[in-house]
Amino acid sequence: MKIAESDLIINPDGTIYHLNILPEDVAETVITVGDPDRVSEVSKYFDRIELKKGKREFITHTGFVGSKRVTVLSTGIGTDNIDIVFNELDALVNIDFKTREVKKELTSLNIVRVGTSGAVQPDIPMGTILASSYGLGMDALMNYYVQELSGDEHSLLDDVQAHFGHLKHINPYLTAASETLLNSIGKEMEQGITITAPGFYAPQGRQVRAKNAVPNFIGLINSFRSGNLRVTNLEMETAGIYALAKVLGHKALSVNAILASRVKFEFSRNPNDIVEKAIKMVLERI
Ligand SMILES: O=P(O)(O)O[C@H]1O[C@H](CO)[C@@H](O)[C@H]1O
Ligand SMILES: O=c1cc[nH]c(=O)[nH]1
Repeated sequence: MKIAESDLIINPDGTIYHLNILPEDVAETVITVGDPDRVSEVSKYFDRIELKKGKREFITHTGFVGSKRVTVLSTGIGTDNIDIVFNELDALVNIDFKTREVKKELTSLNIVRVGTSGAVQPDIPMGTILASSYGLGMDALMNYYVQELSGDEHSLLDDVQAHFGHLKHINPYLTAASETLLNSIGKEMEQGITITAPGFYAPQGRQVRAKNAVPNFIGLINSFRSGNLRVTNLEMETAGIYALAKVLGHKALSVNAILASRVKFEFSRNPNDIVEKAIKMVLERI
C-alpha cells in the first residue's frame, strides 16, 4: 500500500521532512542525544566522519568507529520530538521512497540514547552512568499508538498503576530495554526504571515559583517497588524511545549521565565531564 504524500513527507531533494537526511545517510547503529551540541561531542571520537547534515534541532553526523558505521543524531527535548525522530528514522530504512511502500525486508536498527538525567534514589550519586532497564512514560505519546506488552511488562505496569493510579491525569506506559543491548552496552552499569516526564519542573517534582499539583512527587516515585525493581531516575525521552522502537521493530537502550541527585538537592558543577564519560563508555561497547 502506497503511503500518502500528506503522511510521509519527502522533501524535493529526496530527504525526509524534519531530519533532512536521505535513506543512505543512516547507519544501522544509531546514537541519539537530546542536545544538538552533543552530536559533535560524540562524532569527535569517530575515526572518519562521512556526513554532517541538519535542520531545526535535528543534527546528524554519520561516520565510522573502527570499521563500524555509526550515525549520531540529536532529538531535541521531549517525546513529541521522539515521535518525529523515530517515525522518520524508521521510514528512512523501512520504506521505499520511490514507491512509498513498506519494504519486503525490514531493517532493525540498534539505537542507543546518551542522555542526561536526575537520580531519585539516595544511593545513586551524581556522576553515575546508568542504563534504563525499563522506560516508564508519564507523558501522553503512547495514547496515540497501539502497543502490545510482554508478560513481564504487563505485570510491572499493573504494579505501576496500583502505585500511581490516584494521579488521574497520567496514563502511564512501560517498555523494556532491548535485552541484547542492556546485556552488552549496559553491562555492569547501574540499572533501573527510568521515568520519562512531560516537562522538567513540576512534571519532575521540581518546585520553583509555580505551585505543584502533586505533593512530594519524588517521594512517591522513589518509594515504588515491583519485586526488586525500583525507579532510579527521571528525564524526558527514554520511555517514548523504548515504546516506539519496539512498535517499529528496532532495538533500543538508554544510557543516562546522572547530573542531579533529586533527594540530596544537588546538581553537578561539571556536567560535561559526566556526559563525556557516558559517551566514551557507549562508544567503547558499541
Ligand atoms: O540531555 P538530554 O539528552 O537532552 O536529556 C535530558 O536533558 C533535557 C532536560 O534538561 C531533557 O531532554 C532530558 O531528557
Ligand atoms: O534532573 C534532570 C537532569 C537532566 N535532565 C532531566 O530531565 N532531569
